Amino acid sequence: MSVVAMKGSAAPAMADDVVLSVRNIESYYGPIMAIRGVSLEVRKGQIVSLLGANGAGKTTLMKTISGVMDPEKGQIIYGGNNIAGASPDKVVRAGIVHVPEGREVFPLLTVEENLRMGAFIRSDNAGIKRDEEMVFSYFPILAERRHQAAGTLSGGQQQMLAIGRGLMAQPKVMLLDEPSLGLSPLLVKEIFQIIRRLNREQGVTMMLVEQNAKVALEVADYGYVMELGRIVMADSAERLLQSKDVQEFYLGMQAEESQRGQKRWKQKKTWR
Ligand SMILES: Nc1ncnc2c1ncn2[C@@H]1O[C@H](COP(=O)(O)OP(=O)(O)OP(=O)(O)O)[C@@H](O)[C@H]1O
Repeated sequence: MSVVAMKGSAAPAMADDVVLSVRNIESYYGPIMAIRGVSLEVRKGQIVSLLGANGAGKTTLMKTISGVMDPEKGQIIYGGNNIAGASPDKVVRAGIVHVPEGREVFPLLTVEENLRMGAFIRSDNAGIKRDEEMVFSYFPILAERRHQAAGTLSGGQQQMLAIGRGLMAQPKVMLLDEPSLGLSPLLVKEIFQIIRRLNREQGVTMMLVEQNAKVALEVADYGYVMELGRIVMADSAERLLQSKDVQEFYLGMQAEESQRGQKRWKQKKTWR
């Protein structure tokens, strides 16, 4: 693994099981401050979900971690180094892979060629072949379509391919941006079951951005809620699922007692 010591001071000490530590990050689009001093931690072997409404800054935070965007301030501590501002390929070589929102598979390349692109940092052909079969074992439909152009796959299959392509880089940490976007409920369930299995069986630590809070928290160990570029809640996934604020905002419901003393649910509009 290449060393990715970046700008800023030496990495401060952190707990042994913290694999990724984001500290006081600020990111901008020109004059627009999209990330306003975000700090969070991802522990080894965990699935961490990042929730928040449209425009909260989730994708921007992921892009900042993966090196697609440079933060203006703050540190991203990974593997004992501050990788804030590192180039995306250095971040991948260090073991963090970003599966972007919208999948972004190479439409004219075949499934197999897309997977090979994911292994661009590797030269161990036998290992690449083995990992390709590993990906096919998790996503058998991709094995059936290995010679098909990725652009002809369904949305769900493209999502599987994007995850599979990410796995080909042998990541220690995977950043998954909205894996459920545009998929049917059944497919969402299937994808999340596979995400869980990859986490458990392949030991990949996962950080995932999701609009679908229920699914995301059910699969996660820990969760953060973002609003307007800041973290506004952080807790175990179990406690977040039970949190009234999360239920009201994300499930769009508000509990109230009916006249007969039974709990009913009604629509509520805003977070606050
Ligand atoms: N390319 C861009 N140029 C300028 N502003 C942007 C750009 N991309 C995002 N923003 C702004 O940055 C803020 C954070 O956007 P971001 O996409 O990170 O939010 P998000 O939580 O991922 O939302 P979504 O779920 O809609 O993807 C928003 O105010 C958004 O309008």
